[in-house]
Amino acid sequence: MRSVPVENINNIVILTGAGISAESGVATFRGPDGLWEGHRVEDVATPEAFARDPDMVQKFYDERRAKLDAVQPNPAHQALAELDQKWPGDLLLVTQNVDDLHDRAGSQRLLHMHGELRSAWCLACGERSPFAGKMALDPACPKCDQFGHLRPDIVWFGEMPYQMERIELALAQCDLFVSIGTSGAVYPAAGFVQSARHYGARTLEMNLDPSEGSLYFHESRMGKAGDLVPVWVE
Ligand SMILES: CC(C)NC(=O)[C@H](Cc1c[nH]c2ccccc12)NC(=O)[C@H](CCCC/N=C(/NCCC(=O)O)S[C@H]1O[C@H](COP(=O)(O)OP(=O)(O)OC[C@H]2O[C@@H](n3cnc4c(N)ncnc43)[C@H](O)[C@@H]2O)[C@@H](O)[C@H]1O)NC(=O)OCc1ccccc1
Repeated sequence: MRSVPVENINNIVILTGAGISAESGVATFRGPDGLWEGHRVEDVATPEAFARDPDMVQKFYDERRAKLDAVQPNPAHQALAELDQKWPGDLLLVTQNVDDLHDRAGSQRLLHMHGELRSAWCLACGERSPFAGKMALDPACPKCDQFGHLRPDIVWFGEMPYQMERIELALAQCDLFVSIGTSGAVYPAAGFVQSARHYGARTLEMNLDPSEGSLYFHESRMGKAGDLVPVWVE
């Protein structure tokens, strides 16, 4: 399948993972002292874990939410926000990250496929609301005022990621698929490069280390996102 020469790239899909926020001081998942270091994934990021020990899970996400106040977007986030402002064609930035650094950098055409730390989901009224503070304190739902029904607005393992239809449509129409700072270990995100290639897109990876999907990329640039992404956007 011939991939698209650089000059006529109109529609871009960009996928980011924990690696793009590493230089801002946000822990990655699988790196040394990664998030999963202290916790078994299934103990904190599954609906079963939440049913079993909601307080432990709430505290895990309250901790990560509180840490957001101490971190800032880095040059990689800022470069993607600039690209979003100036790119005339279609562009969709799909992030697996639940931090708000892309949002704070100014990215607009942005989709959090695994949810957001700064959002609460009320299981009583079904509404989602912006949320700051500690959910372990059982606060009332900002929409229905009922207590004790809030859960983190996060996609846990075994749960369907958000806006998959919109993502699949963008992958089918993109000319260029770019992956930044992800290990390619978690599906369905890890399968996006193959979908994009299937539809004839050119594929580029920028990562500190080779990822599980590196062989599927036309081009892989190894290094820090904070160095590689601003150069790529220029
Ligand atoms: C472990 C894995 C094998 N398991 C899965 O993939 C499962 C099961 C599964 C589904 N399909 C499969 C097919 C095969 C095998 C398994 C499955 N997937 C699911 O359960 C998904 C839901 C998965 C989402 C779970 N929630 C997350 N996050 C929110 C929670 C939270 O944050 O607490 S996943 C979470 O882990 C993943 C972590 O990966 P990365 O972000 O890549 O981070 P990591 O630390 O691994 O790597 C960092 C990378 O950055 C690089 N790096 C580091 N520093 C830098 C730097 N400075 N610059 C550049 N790069 C850098 C490093 O080299 C490294 O490569 C992210 O997705 C992140 O969001 N749901 C689902 O399948 O539902 C049904 C379904 C789906 C579709 C259609 C119908 C039904």
